[in-house]
Amino acid sequence: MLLGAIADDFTGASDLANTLAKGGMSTVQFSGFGGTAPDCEAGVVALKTRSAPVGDAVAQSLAAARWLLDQGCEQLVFKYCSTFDSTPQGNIGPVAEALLDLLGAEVAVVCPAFPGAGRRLFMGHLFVGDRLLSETGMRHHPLTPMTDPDIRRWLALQTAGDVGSILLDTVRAGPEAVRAAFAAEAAAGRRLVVADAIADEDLMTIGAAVADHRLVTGGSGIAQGLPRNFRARLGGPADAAAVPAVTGPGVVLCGSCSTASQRQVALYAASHPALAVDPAALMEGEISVDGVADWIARQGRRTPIVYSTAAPEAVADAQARFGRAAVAARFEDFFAALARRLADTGTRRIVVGGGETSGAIVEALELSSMHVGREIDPGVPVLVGERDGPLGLALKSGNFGAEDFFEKALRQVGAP
Ligand SMILES: Nc1ncnc2c1ncn2[C@@H]1O[C@H](COP(=O)(O)OP(=O)(O)OP(=O)(O)O)[C@@H](O)[C@H]1O
Ligand SMILES: O=C(O)[C@@H](O)C(=O)CO
Repeated sequence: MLLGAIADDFTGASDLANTLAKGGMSTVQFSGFGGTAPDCEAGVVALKTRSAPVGDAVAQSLAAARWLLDQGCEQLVFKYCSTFDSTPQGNIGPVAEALLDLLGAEVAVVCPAFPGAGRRLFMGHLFVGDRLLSETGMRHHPLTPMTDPDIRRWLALQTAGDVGSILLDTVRAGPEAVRAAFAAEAAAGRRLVVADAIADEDLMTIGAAVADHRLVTGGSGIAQGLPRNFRARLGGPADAAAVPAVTGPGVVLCGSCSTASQRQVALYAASHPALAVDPAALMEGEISVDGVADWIARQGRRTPIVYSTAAPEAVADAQARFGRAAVAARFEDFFAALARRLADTGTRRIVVGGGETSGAIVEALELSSMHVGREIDPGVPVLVGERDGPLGLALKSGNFGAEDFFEKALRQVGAP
């Protein structure tokens, strides 16, 4: 394994794995680590640390980093969200500083930009589409409200050291200029350096400039320029289609309430059997995994969807009534147990909406590693794990995917 990555959530991990696989690296996604990894050129460890207490996030990230180094990795990537989801306490700054210390590294880039998904960094400020980050729905995120679009200022709240900056003019001057700028920031004692990028070509320039850095941090975009640094040692173009073939019944499980998921659920439900899980019914024990599994079995080959996706007012209502953490945990447990039951009774294709929901499901399925296949929509690849034969998954980050994502994902994950 040449390149090792630590992602702070599960859909983020598959977003990054997708970028590395597209760049020609044979890539495996791990949920958990230990022992010797299967043969691959890039390994991505999925953690669930985005909103964990700072100390836990640091400890888990360091443990994952040590394991990746033991597998022979020469460079580590710390992947966080392209909307820089974090609080004034962390977890991006503390994890990045702890990884720098572990690696004995002088400097690392900080770049959440992902132009393909509309996330651009200009003058240290993060935009989503044509809006500053703090003027989007991210301002009201339930766990990590992003109220300041200046990533340098926001990160400085989280770090012990000062934060550096490389602006677009320097990036456009090419890799040599960027290398010199990193060296100048490091010499001034600024170890975390926020770099502007508004287009894929900027990410390629930064990727070339950080070829000899031990640590790289960012959204999945920052990984676009990394595979080519290893080109001479790669085994040839990885054939993403070479993941094991998957055949069998499918299901869509959506626990994401994002705007994109709402549209995707509505479109899919218009032409497939659909079951909305009501929070009150779930909390009061009127809905059971057995009951829903029976309902799914009765749909035959019509590939149903089960979802908790609801409008913001309905989510707020359920949270006020039962408590935010309690509802979230109950839904995650429900989807996890349902996925496990379905996989045990023949389902082979599972398409999931939502990062937390995906984490709960993959853990319940005990898939310690998954091969990364072709991209379904930007940032979402086909994944194939092993559980009594090949089991195909797609883990969709809340805001990712075209409106017809679920239908398309089921088709690409495998055959009925
Ligand atoms: N109807 C609902 N009411 C309250 N909470 C819900 C409801 N449906 C789902 N949830 C909870 O909301 C959370 C949704 O998070 P999840 O990460 O799965 O989706 P997301 O935030 O849209 O995706 P991402 O993290 O990839 O952006 C989960 O913890 C889920 O259990
Ligand atoms: O970077 C992103 O936007 C995604 O990979 C993600 O992390 C969403 O949870």
